[in-house]
Amino acid sequence: MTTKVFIDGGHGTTGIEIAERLAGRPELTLLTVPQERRRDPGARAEALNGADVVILCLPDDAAREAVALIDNGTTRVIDASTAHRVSAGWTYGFPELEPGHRETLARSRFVANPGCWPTGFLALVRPLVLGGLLPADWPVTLSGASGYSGGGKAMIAEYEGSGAPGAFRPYGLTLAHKHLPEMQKYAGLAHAPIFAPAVANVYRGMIVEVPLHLHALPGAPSVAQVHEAIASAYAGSPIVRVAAAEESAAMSGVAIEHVGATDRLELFVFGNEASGQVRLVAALDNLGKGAAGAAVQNLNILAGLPETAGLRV
Ligand SMILES: NC(=O)C1=CN([C@@H]2O[C@H](COP(=O)(O)OP(=O)(O)OC[C@H]3O[C@@H](n4cnc5c(N)ncnc54)[C@H](OP(=O)(O)O)[C@@H]3O)[C@@H](O)[C@H]2O)C=CC1
Ligand SMILES: CC(=O)N[C@@H](CCC(=O)OP(=O)(O)O)C(=O)O
Repeated sequence: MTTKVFIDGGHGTTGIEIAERLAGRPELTLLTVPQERRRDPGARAEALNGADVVILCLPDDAAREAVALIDNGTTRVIDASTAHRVSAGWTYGFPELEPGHRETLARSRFVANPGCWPTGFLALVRPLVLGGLLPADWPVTLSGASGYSGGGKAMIAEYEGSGAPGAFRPYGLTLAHKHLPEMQKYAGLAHAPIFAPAVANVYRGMIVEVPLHLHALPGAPSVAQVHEAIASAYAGSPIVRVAAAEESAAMSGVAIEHVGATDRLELFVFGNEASGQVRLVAALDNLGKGAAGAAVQNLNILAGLPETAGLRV
């Protein structure tokens, strides 16, 4: 028996990427609605209720509406939007979050796929909080750059239309970005981090950076201790790779294109033991592990299939 999957919002940027990863997989049956009826609640309700697993690739309000259209007690939901990421009754879809989380996910009916920025941030910071190296009440800052596909069809049109709004453009200037609640909650921090994102004039790719003054932390952990905490959290992962200390030491930079159009997440600890400072860096594809790759990974986990099936790793 195959698992029936419906992608609501399947004609959008993330939905198309997910469909590409599901194509040609005999263990799955993809339910579709005709393109001209993609916003028709009747057609959507039929597909939503006919599927074993639905993946919502919609704006937040439409994602809430899709959940309300499900009137059976069995269809499982993976929501790629921001609508349910800190909601009661939903499991955060980052299997690597902490030991045991993957097993919780596998039993869940409602899964909230993480935002692209939180994916890089949490991968770097969560192991340090769990390991006691970073106190929960520490004031944390992150910055980074995203490809413009991160803003969906509207931002793609803006950048590929009559003139891109800039080669490198900091945004989120009210310090109230929609990803802050999930970053704070799942990192286990007492305060929201300061988040300084930017959009770069490239289609896809993402760099997330967390600088830390290790000398000011309780116990003044070394760069090597920080590296060990992060590396051990993802040992053996087919998706998350932590560069060895020697590899990072030999690098002169990390490009936003570092992982290309893949579902990998690569982490780096660049540090200076003498100054007691580190720059933690995550490189990913906003459309890969930042969206579609994570959704397909979660689908595999929910359906009891090999976790990397269909992924670009
Ligand atoms: N792009 C990215 O890197 C990431 C995106 N996400 C999230 O994934 C979700 C989808 O984003 P993205 O693919 O970028 O967005 P797009 O704007 O590219 O696509 C959104 C899709 O939703 C459809 N849609 C909008 N309103 C409705 C509605 N009322 N009923 C049915 N369909 C509707 C659109 O239809 P139409 O074709 O008619 O416009 C479109 O196909 C968003 O919540 C986004 O925040 C999450 C992580 C990363
Ligand atoms: C470049 C850009 O604008 N990126 C989007 C995030 C993309 C993403 O992760 O989407 P959701 O959290 O909405 O699912 C932003 O910062 O709002």
